This record gives sequence, C-alpha cells and structure tokens, in this order.
Amino acid sequence: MEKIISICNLTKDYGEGRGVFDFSFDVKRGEVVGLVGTNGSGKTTTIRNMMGFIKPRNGKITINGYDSWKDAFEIKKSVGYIPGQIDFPDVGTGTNFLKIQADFWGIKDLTYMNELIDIFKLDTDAGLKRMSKGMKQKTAIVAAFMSEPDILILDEPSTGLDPMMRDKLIELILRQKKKGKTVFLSSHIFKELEDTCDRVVFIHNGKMINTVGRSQYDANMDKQYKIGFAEKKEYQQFLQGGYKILTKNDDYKHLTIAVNDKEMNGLFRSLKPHNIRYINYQPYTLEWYYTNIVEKQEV
Ligand SMILES: Nc1ncnc2c1ncn2[C@@H]1O[C@H](COP(=O)(O)OP(=O)(O)OP(=O)(O)O)[C@@H](O)[C@H]1O
Repeated sequence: MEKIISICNLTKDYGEGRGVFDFSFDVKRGEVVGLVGTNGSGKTTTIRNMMGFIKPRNGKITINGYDSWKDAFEIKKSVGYIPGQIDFPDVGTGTNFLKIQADFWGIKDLTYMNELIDIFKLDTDAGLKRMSKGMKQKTAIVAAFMSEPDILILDEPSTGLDPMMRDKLIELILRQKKKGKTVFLSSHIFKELEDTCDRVVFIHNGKMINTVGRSQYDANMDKQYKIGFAEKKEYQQFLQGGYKILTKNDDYKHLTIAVNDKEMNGLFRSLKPHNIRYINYQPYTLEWYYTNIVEKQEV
C-alpha cells in the first residue's frame, strides 16, 4: 500500500530533553494509526510539525506528496485537522465559523455538515467564546470532517466529549476508514485506540519506542491466565510444570502464566488433579503492551 504520511527523522528540540527526537514512521493510505504517550511526551509537537505550524530542526515530513513545512498551505487545504488546543477566531457564533470553514473547503452543499451537526447534537447558534469545552470540541470535529477529506489528523479528538459523543466520534472515524480514508490520531484513551486503530505508535520522552499492531491486541493467540490454588503444595507443584510464569505470589498462592491457544487442552489436563480456586483470562490489551513496554524504558 502507498505511503501517504511519511515522518523521517523528525527532531524538534525545545531544550532540556523536551520535544521530539529522531522520530520516524509511515502511515499507508487507508490506515488508521494512533499515537499514545504520557503528558509531555511529544504528541502535539509531532502533529503540529505534520500540519506545518512549526519547523522541524531536522528531518522531513511529507503528507500526500506535500512537504509539511514548505507546502504548509496545501497541507491545511487537504487535511482535516483537530488541534489539541482549540482556539477559534473571533467570528461570533459556531454557525459563522462553520460557514467560513465550508468556504475554505469550497463546500457548496451543506447537507453533510448539517448531518454532522445533528449527529453531535451541536447548537451552532451559540457564541464560540461561551461554548463549553465539549461544544468547542464538537464544533472542531464538524469542521474537520465536513469535507470528507482523504486524510484526517486528530490531536486528542475526544477531549471534553461525554461517553455517548465519544462513541459517535468512534463511529465517524470507522465510517471514514470504511471509505478508505487515512486517519492519524493521538489519544490517552486505550479503548478508543483499540476500537479504531490498525496500529498504535508509542512515544516516550519524544522518542518512538514501539509500534503495536491490531493483531497483537485483538486476536493474540498467546493469552495470559491468572490461576489461584487452594493449597500451597499444589501451587508449588504447578510452578514446576514447565509453563511460562509471568507473575507469582507465594503468599496468596496465585500465578499468571502465558499460554498459546493451541496449548489450552494441555493446560486443562495439568490443572485437573489440583484444587483450583479460580482461573481468570487476562487479555493482551493495548494498555498491557503500553505499561509493559513504556514502564521498562529508562530514556
Ligand atoms: N513552544 C514550546 N516551547 C518550549 N517547550 C515546548 C513548546 N511546546 C512544547 N514544549 C515541550 O515539549 C514537550 C512535548 O510537548 P507536547 O505538547 O508535544 O506533549 P504531548 O505529548 O502532546 O502532551 P499532552 O499529552 O500533555 O498534550 C513538553 O515538555 C512541552 O513542555
């Protein structure tokens, strides 16, 4: 598949270890890719470089063949963007702002814009200055999606949305994915990334530390099971059974093992003679990968 976004050795150094350092990744046409990291890890800096708002110290970003810095206007003309910090121009109401946006995109037929306004139950007559955080976010969502652009770059797009509106946003992203659009989004919410992304890039202290694909967190054949034993002797016997032990607790007689789906019958056979208190399935979630990978970083 064709690369539509390419970030190559991006460095934006704000000093004292702040910024983004030698960051590289690609997004293929039609992919939905997420960016996750702690506060201050460099997500907004990466996205603002992608949109051509700031000039990288080193490296190159191309989006749909345009250079993010040199062709910043073309980028803004062709990408649907939700900023991390929404700061509307002084144009009165939401309606005025959305009309200006429609003109910018060259949209004559406002049917789809009005459909989005309905989906998000947005009162566009409200003054932009008086809008709540959630209303501002919904206005920015409508503005970014109304032209159905081929590429969407969304910086924490669900900020300030209530759970129902967050679900609407996820539906909207998935609808765009079905239409073959490319979406790049940052988020702190693992569930949102799991629900939408084909791949998620982990950023930590301005550096890319890993990429986790859907197959790893959605349908991983390796599973974890937490097993509690009634008797210490049995717990100790099982420990010697050759299973891959991830965690163990001698006092509470429980352990966590990693088992492949193909080894399940064998596992049940080895458990049969024991007095088991409980067995819990613990899926490999995106959060699990994140915690395990990021917390081990000493960068
Ligand atoms: N204009 C700037 N001048 C100096 N430092 C900056 C500037 N912009 C960002 N930084 C610093 O760069 C680092 C990365 O900031 P960035 O906003 O990209 O993080 P983030 O991952 O988006 O964080 P959050 O999740 O809190 O939104 C932070 O330490 C931030 O303080």
